[in-house]
Amino acid sequence: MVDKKCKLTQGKIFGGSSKLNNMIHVRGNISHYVKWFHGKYNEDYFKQHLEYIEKNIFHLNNIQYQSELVDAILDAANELGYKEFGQNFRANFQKTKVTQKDGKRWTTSDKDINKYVVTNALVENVLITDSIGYGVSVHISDKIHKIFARKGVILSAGTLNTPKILQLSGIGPAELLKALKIPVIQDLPVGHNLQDHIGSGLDLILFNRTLSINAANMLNPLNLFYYLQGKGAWTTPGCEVIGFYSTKNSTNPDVQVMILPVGIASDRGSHLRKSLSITDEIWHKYFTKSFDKHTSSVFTTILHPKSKGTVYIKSKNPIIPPLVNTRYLSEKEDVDILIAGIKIAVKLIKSDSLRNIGAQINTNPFPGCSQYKFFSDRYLQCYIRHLTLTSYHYVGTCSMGLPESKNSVVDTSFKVLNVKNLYVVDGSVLPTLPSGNINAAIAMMANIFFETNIKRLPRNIHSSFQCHKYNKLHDYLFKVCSLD
Ligand SMILES: Cc1cc2nc3c(=O)[nH]c(=O)nc-3n(C[C@H](O)[C@H](O)[C@H](O)COP(=O)(O)OP(=O)(O)OC[C@H]3O[C@@H](n4cnc5c(N)ncnc54)[C@H](O)[C@@H]3O)c2cc1C
Repeated sequence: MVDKKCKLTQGKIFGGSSKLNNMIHVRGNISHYVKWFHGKYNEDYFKQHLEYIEKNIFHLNNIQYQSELVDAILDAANELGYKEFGQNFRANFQKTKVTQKDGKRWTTSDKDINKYVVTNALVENVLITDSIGYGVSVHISDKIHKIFARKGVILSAGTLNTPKILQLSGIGPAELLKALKIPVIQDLPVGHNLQDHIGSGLDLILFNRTLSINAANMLNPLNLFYYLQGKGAWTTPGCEVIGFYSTKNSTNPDVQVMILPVGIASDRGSHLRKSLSITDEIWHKYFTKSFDKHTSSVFTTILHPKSKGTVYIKSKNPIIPPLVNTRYLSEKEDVDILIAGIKIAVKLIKSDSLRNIGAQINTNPFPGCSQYKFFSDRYLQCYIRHLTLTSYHYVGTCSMGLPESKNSVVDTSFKVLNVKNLYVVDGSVLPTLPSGNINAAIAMMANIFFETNIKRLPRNIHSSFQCHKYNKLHDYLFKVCSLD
């Protein structure tokens, strides 16, 4: 990666990261959710919430447009003994289910509800007195405003930014806050326990011909016509099949693969290379070697990594982003699982079903690893340490847990420990990663929070909401305060 840094993308938009994600919907292993709440709710409770969001908040659909890779991969999985799944989470493969309505992205913020939204606003910190949260300080158009809460403050700035806001408010590791001369309100492990689904295996499949989903096809303006009808290549989520398997012959998968029909080399470096921050050296010595082929990826991710990172503010200035130290692959066990995971992915690529559609394994040696026997453990370890990327599934920095645990930031009601009227509801409260793409789990958590904390509030709570007065031009340009 350029400067040895991963780009940790987030949606800076109303609707957050689900407005730019790949729309892949996975329920994951429900038993993990029971553990997050320490048995407060049973599996049926979570299934009901998942069913509710699937029917009423997301619009779940099968992918509308697929390449030849889909059936071949499903057949290959069958060859290897994996079946398609039913309701229960176990090792298996299936076509990707997506959060789309009529072939177009559909997410939580698209639901028609009354919204009071201030955009172009940066929340700087929570207003707290006597350990009671009573509002937020917000930067809007070069002015700082205080917005007061009638009942409580709910932070939902995501796994990388909620810890930043809490730390700027005096809630975080005392040592960090003292070093920055921020008065400590609560000494809590805010910003610890960062976890992410990371993976490898980009451009591992090569074809001598192009597939029906390819970079050139994406540029065809005729796609607009199909897209308006909810069809065609523009409806693709970028991932056509997902699969789960165990590298340890267990019934609990520890690896997820995402089958991406368009490889990184396919757009000749115009977009994907930059968005993944691939260095010039790796680009020229590895990816450009496949320019005469069509490339696809079996992106192999580890479901429950042991490596944990941190998110710490570097300064008292709220405009400065926090320092994220992901510590990816710092635990050897994670590397071992990825090695075993990629070996199974290679078996898929070498299956008869894939061979029949002309797939071959990419045998270009990875720069810096060519001294090792190709696809030996040493080679794969080297490859993984050079080419492992985020799948943007960050969680854990304000972990939910029991108040007595030293790892908890919020309790099982989403309330920040020892602070009244302050709640966190976003990916940061997930104490561990779900077994699969995480958006469904986060939406489910938000729905549980709504059921348990918001629904009971009196209906007229918003009636006295006041927009700050801004000049008309600014209102028009920035939609500072929009009321339905
Ligand atoms: C590129 C990408 C692809 C992904 N693909 C998938 C997928 O296919 N399937 C899946 O299940 N998951 C996917 N994910 C993950 C999933 O979409 C996110 O984990 C999830 O949307 C995070 O929700 P959140 O509420 O925790 O945070 P976010 O959705 O990131 O929301 C945080 C919001 O807070 C705002 N904010 C942050 N700081 C401040 C501040 N100081 N003041 C005011 N506002 C602030 C942000 O602008 C944003 O709107 C993907 C993520 C990315 C980035």
